[in-house]
Amino acid sequence: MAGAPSAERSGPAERSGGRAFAGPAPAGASGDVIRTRGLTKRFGDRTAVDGLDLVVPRGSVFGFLGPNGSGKTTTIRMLMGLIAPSAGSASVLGAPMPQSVGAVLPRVGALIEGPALYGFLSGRANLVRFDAADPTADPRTREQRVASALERVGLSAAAGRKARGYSLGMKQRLGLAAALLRPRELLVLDEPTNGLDPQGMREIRALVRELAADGTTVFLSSHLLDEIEQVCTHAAVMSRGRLVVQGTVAELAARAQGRLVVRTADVEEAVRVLKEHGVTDLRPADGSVDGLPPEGEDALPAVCAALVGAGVRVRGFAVERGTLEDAFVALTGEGFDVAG
Ligand SMILES: Nc1ncnc2c1ncn2[C@@H]1O[C@H](COP(=O)(O)OP(=O)(O)OP(=O)(O)O)[C@@H](O)[C@H]1O
Repeated sequence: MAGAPSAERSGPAERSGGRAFAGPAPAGASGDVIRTRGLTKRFGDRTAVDGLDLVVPRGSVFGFLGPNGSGKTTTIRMLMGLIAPSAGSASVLGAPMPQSVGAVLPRVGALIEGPALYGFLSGRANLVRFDAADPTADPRTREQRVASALERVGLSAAAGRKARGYSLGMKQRLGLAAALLRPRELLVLDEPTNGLDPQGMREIRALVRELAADGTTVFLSSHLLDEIEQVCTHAAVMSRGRLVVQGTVAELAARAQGRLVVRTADVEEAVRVLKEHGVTDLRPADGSVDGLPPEGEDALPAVCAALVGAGVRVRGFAVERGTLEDAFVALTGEGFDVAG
């Protein structure tokens, strides 16, 4: 559902345990759009969200990243005032939630669990329905609002077609259009590209970038690391209900140690020399080998010289930038379970 997010959540899989990695959120400027302190949600004896300190700066595209079941949706539901926390506090647009739901939600566009659309109605008629459900929306300017929301998400040409004939990507865009019927300071999107084909994903990501360029803060959850790297300025990483780390995407990726990649036809000999010179986690492949380089400024030239000295025909020698995935693995000691 767009605009007013749905409260229902189905079929959760059991997860438990967890480790703390993140310190308390830094004292932030008043411009933070979302801020939580020790936010916790327990379902019976299961802790879905555990002491979350989250800070989402105004103007950011904030990626809320974590494997399935790590607590992202539960957090979003608390932020939107759909469920009350068991402990801790949350503020959205400067007001406490859930106490300020009535004042805050009109300023927030939300797309949670996919939009609730009537398939037998056209895209345009669906938006008219959403708009009419908003008691503050002036009926005299409805047509204009709907047209500009359709335009915004690139659905003007398809607006007259029945929604059931829309691709998933088009349905998501229509949901976003519904969330954009009025100006929003914050957009909250729960897994907005889930289930979409690559084209649909590209469409939604492009739209998110455009909205952000216009000054809307976008908070989006995802279990896809590359999605976060592609569209987000900031990210927080969740694992088993706890915040592992948060910061700018560049900072997070910088925490990951880059890998040394040696391109050569003499892989076997290269592995031997690299091992001797402190390169660890070696992964030989066809025509190359990579591994974690030893620390220290002088280490790399020495490794290179040793390879050449041993007669290894070095075609390439480079340290590749660490990715968010490397950072996640380094921080949690776990693989990033994309499939959930
Ligand atoms: N209503 C509920 N009752 C009981 N347990 C729940 C409920 N909602 C969520 N959980 C549990 O809380 C934990 C976190 O679930 P949540 O849906 O927030 O994770 P998620 O990161 O959003 O995962 P997904 O990507 O699968 O939606 C899971 O262990 C889940 O089983």
